[in-house]
Amino acid sequence: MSDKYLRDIIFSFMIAGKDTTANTLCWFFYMLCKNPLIQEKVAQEVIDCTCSGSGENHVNTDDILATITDETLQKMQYLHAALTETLRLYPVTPMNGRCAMEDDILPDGHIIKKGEEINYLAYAMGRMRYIWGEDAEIFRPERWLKNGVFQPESPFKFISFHAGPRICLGKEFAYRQMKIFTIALLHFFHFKLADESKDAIYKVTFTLHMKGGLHLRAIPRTTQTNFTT
Ligand code: HEM
Repeated sequence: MSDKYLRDIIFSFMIAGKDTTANTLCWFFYMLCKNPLIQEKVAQEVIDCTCSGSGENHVNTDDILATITDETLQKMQYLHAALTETLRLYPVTPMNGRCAMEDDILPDGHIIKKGEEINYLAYAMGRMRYIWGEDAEIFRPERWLKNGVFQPESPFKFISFHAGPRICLGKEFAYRQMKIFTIALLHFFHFKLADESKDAIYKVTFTLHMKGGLHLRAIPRTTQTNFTT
């Protein structure tokens, strides 16, 4: 392997991995602020799954981060569901496409000619009642759980990481990164929107950005706050 090849691989991982996870986390924290009870359920799981759940009094980030192991991350089924539910409603690649290299016929009988482009809208697919049922537009992590265990869907239905041979190579890594980030923050803080009267709107670039960014208030968990209002 040449140095140039190695450089290009690392560069493509940085491009593919940075804005994707950053934008997803942005929408995730927005969803948690819009759904405070869900935020508390995620936070409770964080507390239960890290050492802090055993009653030990961990006070600094290093202590908490030291408790994050593969086993801990694996236990966090509700967090996994909540991140997946965010990606269903806010797929970071909202629109994607392919060009036919040769004449083809799709499984539904649709004829495609060589050179024709096909696009799919992950953003629209994630909100279709036809695919997700009547509550398609509602943020409900529970839809991914059975008896508390995460139930994956076909990638052709949950298309946010693409599907088939070119499915995202960094999917597991992305969940891992996002879980660690969430644990580090939700263990110490409760979050509220800086302006609760405003709804976020998206700005489509190559990825699904939140227009104007996400402005939050971080409230230390030691402060007495009514988190459910
Ligand atoms: C929430 C996070 C992420 C989402 C939603 C996501 C989504 C996607 C999607 C939709 C594609 C297909 C693009 C296409 O072919 O048109 C893709 C490809 C890819 N992703 Fe991700 N991605 C995420 C995070 C990451 C991370 C963290 C990495 C690596 C560190 C990564 C590495 C890649 C690579 C290398 C490809 C190209 C795979 C190929 O063409 O064979 N992704 N990703």
